[in-house]
Amino acid sequence: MTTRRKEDYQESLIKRSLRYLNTGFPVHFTGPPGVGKTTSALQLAKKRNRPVIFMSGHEDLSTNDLIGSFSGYKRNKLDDNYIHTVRKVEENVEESWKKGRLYEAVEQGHTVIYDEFTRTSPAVNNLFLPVLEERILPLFGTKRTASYIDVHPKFAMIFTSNPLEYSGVHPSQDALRDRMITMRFQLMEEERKHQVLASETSLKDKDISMILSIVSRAEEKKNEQGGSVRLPLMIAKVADRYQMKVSGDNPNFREVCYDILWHHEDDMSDEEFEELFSK
Ligand SMILES: Nc1ncnc2c1ncn2[C@@H]1O[C@H](COP(=O)(O)OP(=O)(O)OP(=O)(O)O)[C@@H](O)[C@H]1O
Repeated sequence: MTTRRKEDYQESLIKRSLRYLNTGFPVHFTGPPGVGKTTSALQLAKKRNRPVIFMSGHEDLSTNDLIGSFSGYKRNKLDDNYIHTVRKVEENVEESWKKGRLYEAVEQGHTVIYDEFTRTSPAVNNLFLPVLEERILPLFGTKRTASYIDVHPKFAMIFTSNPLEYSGVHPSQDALRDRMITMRFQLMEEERKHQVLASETSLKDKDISMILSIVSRAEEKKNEQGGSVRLPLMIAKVADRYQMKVSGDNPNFREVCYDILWHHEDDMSDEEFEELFSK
């Protein structure tokens, strides 16, 4: 495949996803870490020209965080002494309610990115079932008079997740998955990584190729699955920012590679690290 066609692939994925969102279906980007799911979700959300809310899934996320919660009392006191012989004091105490992030988004038709949603417990994520299917947000357990609010017609959701084999992930409920259109992201190929590094830095093509080759050799030595653009992008950004010569002869550049690629004793021996720079 040529570089141009791969660029189209990314654009096409966003274009297709935008169609689904605009028709009222949530989309779900899933795939290994560092392949551009969150970045694509943000690009997609911006295309809708609606306010964007970003939420991250985590173990402690609760329905209160999403719907809202009772946050204490609000006291209003009116002391009317307009006619000095007459004094009227009126006092009102009411419960104050803080809207959750999902409540506001649903009410005002925002675009929600729910990043790494499978890190949240399935019991909490069940709240999204009626939001996505019946287009209502139930307000259970909130002491509100209404039992639900309607979902704004412009409300849209983009989910992202890492598949099950990555740690800290709950198996996502089938019922929820059934309501989303899932787009699978593959490991990033070298050509695609090259494009990302070229778009994010002003490094020359040959320098980018060298960085990519160093990182892929390191991944091989560490028996790691390649395909994430994170590490090469870090190296490229530092080299670009400090105008470093991208070469094994440059001690500054080698240090950057060492800091970014060598994590612990078992990663690589000193000799193996040297081999990363061999021609
Ligand atoms: N198309 C792109 N253009 C510019 N930068 C990108 C692009 N895709 C990814 N990146 C950069 O690569 C890094 C990883 O991307 P991102 O966080 O989107 O991956 P991810 O698949 O969501 O990873 P994770 O599952 O670990 O959250 C980020 O620093 C991001 O800015």
